[in-house]
Amino acid sequence: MPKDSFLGNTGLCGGPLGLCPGESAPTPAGSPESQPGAGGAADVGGGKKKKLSGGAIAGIAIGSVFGVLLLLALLFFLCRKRSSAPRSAAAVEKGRELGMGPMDVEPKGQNGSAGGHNSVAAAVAVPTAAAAAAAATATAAAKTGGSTGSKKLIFFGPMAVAPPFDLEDLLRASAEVLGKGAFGTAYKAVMENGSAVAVKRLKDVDLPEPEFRERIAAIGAVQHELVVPLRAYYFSKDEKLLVYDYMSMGSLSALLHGNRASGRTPLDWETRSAVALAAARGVAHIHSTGPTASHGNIKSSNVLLTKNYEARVSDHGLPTLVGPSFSPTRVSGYRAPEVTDIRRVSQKADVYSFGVLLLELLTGKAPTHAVVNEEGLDLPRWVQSVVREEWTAEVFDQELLRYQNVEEEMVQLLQLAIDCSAQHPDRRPAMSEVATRIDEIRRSSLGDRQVADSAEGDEPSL
Ligand SMILES: Nc1ncnc2c1ncn2[C@@H]1O[C@H](COP(=O)(O)OP(=O)(O)OP(=O)(O)O)[C@@H](O)[C@H]1O
Repeated sequence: MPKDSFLGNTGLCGGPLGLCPGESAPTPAGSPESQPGAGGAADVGGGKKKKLSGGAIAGIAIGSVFGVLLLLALLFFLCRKRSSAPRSAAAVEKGRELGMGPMDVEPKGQNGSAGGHNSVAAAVAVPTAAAAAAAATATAAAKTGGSTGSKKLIFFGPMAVAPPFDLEDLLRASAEVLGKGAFGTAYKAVMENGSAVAVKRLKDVDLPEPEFRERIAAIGAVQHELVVPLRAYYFSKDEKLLVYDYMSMGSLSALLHGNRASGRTPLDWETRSAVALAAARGVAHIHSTGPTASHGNIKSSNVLLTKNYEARVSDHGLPTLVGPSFSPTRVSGYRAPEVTDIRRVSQKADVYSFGVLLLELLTGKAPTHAVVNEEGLDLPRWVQSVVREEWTAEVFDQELLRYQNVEEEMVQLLQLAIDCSAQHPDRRPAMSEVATRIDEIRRSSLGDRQVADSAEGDEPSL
C-alpha cells in the first residue's frame, strides 16, 4: 500500500514508511549475495549455475574405473608375492636351523626333534633336502648377487630331453634322511605329485667346476638296467646334489642284517643268488665302459632292491668326485688291501670288494669297518681260516641251512668268493667272468633241483 495510506500512524515504520530505528537497508533481491552459496566466481554476472559437460562426466567416470582397476591389479600382485615368498623363505629358514653347512643332519622325529626315541625307520618327512637345496641356491645367489634362475638341475639320459621336474619341484619336496655315508647324506624326497627320488648331498667335494662336470658326465653316461641311474645333479660352489631313482625295498645290507632278532622273513637262497648275479652283471657293465672304469665303492648298502627284489648297483663312480681333502677315518671292510687312496680304485679292487659282498651273502656276516690302523672283522680272512680247518658248513648263514639241495651251489659260490677276494690283484678273476660263473652255478643247481623235484613227483604215493 502506498505511503500516504499510513498517514497519522506515527508508531509505524518499515516498508514504504522507511527504515525502523536500528534497521539497516535490505539487500536488493536477485543480487549475487542473496543466492544460497553465493560468492563463487562462477556465479558472478547474473547468478547462472555453470553445469559439467557430458564429455567431462564420461572422462571422469572412465578415469575412475581405470584407477580402481589399477588399484585391484596392484593388490593382486602384492598378494601373489606374499603367498609365494614364505615357501622359499621357510625352506631357507629351515636350512639355517639345520646349520646348512654341516652335513650331520640327523633323522628327525614326528615333531622335528632329533631322532631320539623315534627310530631311523620311523623318521618322517621334514623339508631337509628341500631346505638344503633352497639354502644352497639362496646362498649362491646372495654371493654372486645374481638370480637363482640360472641354478638348474642337469639331467642325463632320456630325461635330459624332457626333464620330469625342476629344481623348484625338488625344493618343495618333503624329505626324510635315509642314511649317512662316507660321501654325504642320502634323503628320500617326495614331490608334490607323489613321485619319490633319492637325493645325495655330497660332502668334501672340492673339485673345480669343469672337472666336476666332466666326471659327473661320465657317471651319468652309464645307463644300464642293473645300475641305479643317476638322473640329475645340481652344482654350486657350496652345494652338490645327486638325484637317483628311489629304490623302494632299500638296500641288501638292510635286508641281510636288519631285524634278525625279531623274526623277520629271512632272505632265501634263490633271492640271494639272484642278487649276486644281478650285481655282478651290473658291475661288469660298468667295467665294460672303459679300461679304467670302476665302481669304486661296492658294498651291500650300495646294492639296492626294487619292489620285486631285483638288485641294482648304485653309487658308482663317487670316489672320482672327491678331492684330495677327502680322508675317511674308517677303512671299509670291503676295501682291497692294495688300495691306499680310494680315489684310485681299479677294476681288480672292485672284484675284491665284490668277493667280500658274496661272502656277506653266504655267511650273513657284515665285514666291519675298522678305525684306521685298527682291525675290524676281515671277512675273507675269517672265512679262509674256517674253511682251512674244514668247518665249511660253519661258514654259512644259519638262515640258509634250512633250504634243501642248495649246498653244492653254496659251496661253489663260496669258492668263487674266495677267488675274488684273493690278496693279490692278478689272482682275481675279471668281473665278466665272475658274472658268467654265478650264472653257471645257478643254472646247474636249478637243473639239479628240477630233476630232484620231478623225481620226487614220480614216487608212487603210499
Ligand atoms: N636310491 C636309493 N634308494 C633307496 N635307498 C637308498 C638310495 N641311495 C641310498 N640309499 C640308502 O640310503 C642310506 C645311505 O646311503 P649312502 O649311499 O649315503 O651311504 P652308504 O651306502 O651307507 O655309504 P657310502 O657313502 O659309502 O656309499 C643307505 O642305507 C642306502 O642303502
